[in-house]
Amino acid sequence: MFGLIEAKNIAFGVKGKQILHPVNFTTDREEFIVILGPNGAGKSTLVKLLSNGLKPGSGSISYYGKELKEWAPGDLAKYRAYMHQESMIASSFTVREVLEMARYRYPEIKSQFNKTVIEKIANELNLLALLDVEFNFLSGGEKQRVQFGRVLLQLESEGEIQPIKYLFLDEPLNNLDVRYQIELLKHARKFVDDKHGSVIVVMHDINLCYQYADRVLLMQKGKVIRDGSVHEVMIPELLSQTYQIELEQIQSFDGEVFYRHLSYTSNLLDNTLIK
Ligand SMILES: Nc1ncnc2c1ncn2[C@@H]1O[C@H](COP(=O)(O)OP(=O)(O)OP(=O)(O)O)[C@@H](O)[C@H]1O
Repeated sequence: MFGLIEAKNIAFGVKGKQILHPVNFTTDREEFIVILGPNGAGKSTLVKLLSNGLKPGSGSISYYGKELKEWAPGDLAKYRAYMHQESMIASSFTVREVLEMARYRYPEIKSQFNKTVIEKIANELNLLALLDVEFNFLSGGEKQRVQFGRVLLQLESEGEIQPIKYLFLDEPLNNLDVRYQIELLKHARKFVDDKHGSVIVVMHDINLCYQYADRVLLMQKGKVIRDGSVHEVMIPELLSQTYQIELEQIQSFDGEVFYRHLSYTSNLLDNTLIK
């Protein structure tokens, strides 16, 4: 069976600097995938390449067996949405207009279905009171919630049978307070559990990653150094080496697992675990 997203040997460089070394990536089911790794590891670059925000220097990417370059942008927009780190909108649109723009690819833009889904998502993300406010006047966290609503809305469509869709989120927890961090992750988890599709998210919080991920891609220096379940990837020694900080995994009496920092280390750990 072919992967629903299949990336073969994708690599990216700028002016002779290799930013992403060749990566193979396949996903063929609904899964919550976290891309984890230190600053500058290449996480955003990988997400941009996989979501068609950036063209690979070499290698190829296909969705549902069809190469990305063969997709019409309007069609692709219905199957994958990308929430990037920067939250700027050039003109003075209201929140409602920003959300309506997410429905641009659906010809029935002013239809009852569009109105219903906008109200539903705005309600679920606690945005109803902000609908008539200008987007650029919102706080950082409010903007993040609107942007999350925008990508969810981009993928909403009518019909009983839906293909697996892809939600790419680059550091969506930035600026969110703890309540909204959890709410966003629960929403994203529900997107996967309700079989709408897969979430591929860049995030830095290793404890939240452990709680929510089905699969983790651990990156370092432009390479994916481990790809597997949380149990296969989130090994304290491997994380400690990757981040150059000593981390230990604690299991509470009721079985809850979390990571904590022991003490700062730079060259204390050997590198034998990194494959
Ligand atoms: N267009 C570009 N030109 C030059 N260097 C770039 C470009 N894009 C990315 N880089 C560099 O490539 C490296 C990887 O960047 P990337 O944004 O993918 O990292 P990241 O893992 O997402 O980092 P962070 O956790 O800090 O957001 C960084 O050193 C960055 O400066």
